[in-house]
Amino acid sequence: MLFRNIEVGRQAARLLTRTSSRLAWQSVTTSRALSSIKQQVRKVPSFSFKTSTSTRPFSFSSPVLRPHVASESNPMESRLKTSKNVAYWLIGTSGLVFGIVVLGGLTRLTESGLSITEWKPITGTLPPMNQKEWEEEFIKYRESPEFKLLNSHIDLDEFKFIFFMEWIHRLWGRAIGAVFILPAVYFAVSKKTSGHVNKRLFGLAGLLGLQGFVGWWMVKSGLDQEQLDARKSKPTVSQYRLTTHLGTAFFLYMGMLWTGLEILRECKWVKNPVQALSLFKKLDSPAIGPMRKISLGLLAVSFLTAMSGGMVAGLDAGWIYNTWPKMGEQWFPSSRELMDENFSRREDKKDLWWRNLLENPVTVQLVHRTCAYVAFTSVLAAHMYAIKKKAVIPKNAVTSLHVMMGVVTLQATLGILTILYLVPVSLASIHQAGALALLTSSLVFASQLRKPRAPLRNMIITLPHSSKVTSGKILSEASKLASRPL
Ligand code: HEM
Repeated sequence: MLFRNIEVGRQAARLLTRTSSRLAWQSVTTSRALSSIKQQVRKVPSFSFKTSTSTRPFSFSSPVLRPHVASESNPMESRLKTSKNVAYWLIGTSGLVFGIVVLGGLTRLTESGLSITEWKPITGTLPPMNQKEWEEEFIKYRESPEFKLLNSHIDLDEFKFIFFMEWIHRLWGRAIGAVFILPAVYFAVSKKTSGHVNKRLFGLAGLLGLQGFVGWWMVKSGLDQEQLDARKSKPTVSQYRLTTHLGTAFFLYMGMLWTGLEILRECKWVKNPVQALSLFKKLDSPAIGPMRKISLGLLAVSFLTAMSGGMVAGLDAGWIYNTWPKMGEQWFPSSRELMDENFSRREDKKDLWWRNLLENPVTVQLVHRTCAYVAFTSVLAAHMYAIKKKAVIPKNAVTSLHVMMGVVTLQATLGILTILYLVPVSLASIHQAGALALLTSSLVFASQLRKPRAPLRNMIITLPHSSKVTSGKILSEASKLASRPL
């Protein structure tokens, strides 16, 4: 490395000497420039060669003094680095997933989700186009348990509203499929993505396909009379399937956002390796270890709280106990109510606990309240801890935690208002969006504390980025000298 630095200096010195002699300004300028070079060369950090990339021999034909173009300058870098456009596209697509989750909530809250009784991935793209087709669609709906038991009063115009809600939801899902798959193929084929990102895109594509299936699997649970009888339920979808659908959507959202943020971070590091190395030093410090674990814990708690909220929504458990902080007259419902034997399906009652925890609306609401209190307290504690440890945590991560504190407070307040006002569509829908906002802030916070991937770190350390910055400065100094009037 020392040799490399000396060579960089020598090469730059030669260049400067040539420039300055051409300008007939040798004595003063050269000594000034050379002292600047000496300073610059001293500034180049001396790294040890740890990886296979380090064996790349350094030569004068190396791109050290050339402007930095990833693909041209270094094949290793182009293999590891992904284009920034991929990050923007992934973050934009995660925004579409955010939108469809909110729309899905609205579809459920307006009780529109069971209006389309078939799943036709291709032909279902178009809605009924004329009166005859609308009549046919309405006949199919009239056969469904939801119409027979709950909606027998609705006419064709009312049917059109619930149909459109569900149709837009499904169309949006198809649009996300197209907006994701087509560019993913383009980016992968045109080598704008690293192998690491390609694997992620492949996984996300699988998750997207799975999301479609889970959506239909969920809808089917509300259309099939046998399943409704087995659950002793009115015509609504199973809370398990609704929560699975919500969970896979959240995973998809988090996967896209996480990958997009990771690419942006890595692009920033490649562009400014000196800054990256000082950040790596901070991230490597053992003092930040506990905060990193806490950030993952907060992500898990936010996700679990959201899933328990999905169970509340699936069972319409927000309608029971519309008081806060107490549940009715008491702080907790009675144990008889919480562990109701009617929910057990086995003679030996061995399923009493888990059935009540997942199927009894009273218990499910208490579970969600408890998860929310745990989430709020954990964020508060982490926030206080971060303020104490401010010096060792990157500045942007501290800002994210401030944001997270604000979001969790807002989200808990929205949940309480949803309960107090008997689950109005507007509040319940904003509460659902708030869950995604909380997840976003915890994900951003956790991603900011992640250590860099080993291959990327090694590339940044071992390839001539640092000297590139130095030599870039030398070059700019040389060109400044050259442009000075005699
Ligand atoms: C940190 C906190 C919280 C998170 C992350 C969260 C998350 C969620 C989520 C994801 C849903 C499902 C929405 C849907 O699928 O439509 C939900 C529903 C619900 N949450 Fe929360 N929640 C939180 C706090 C609270 C609190 C403190 C309460 C009340 C004390 C509450 C009451 C409700 C109710 C009543 C529903 C059902 C609304 C519906 O039927 O659409 N939540 N929550």
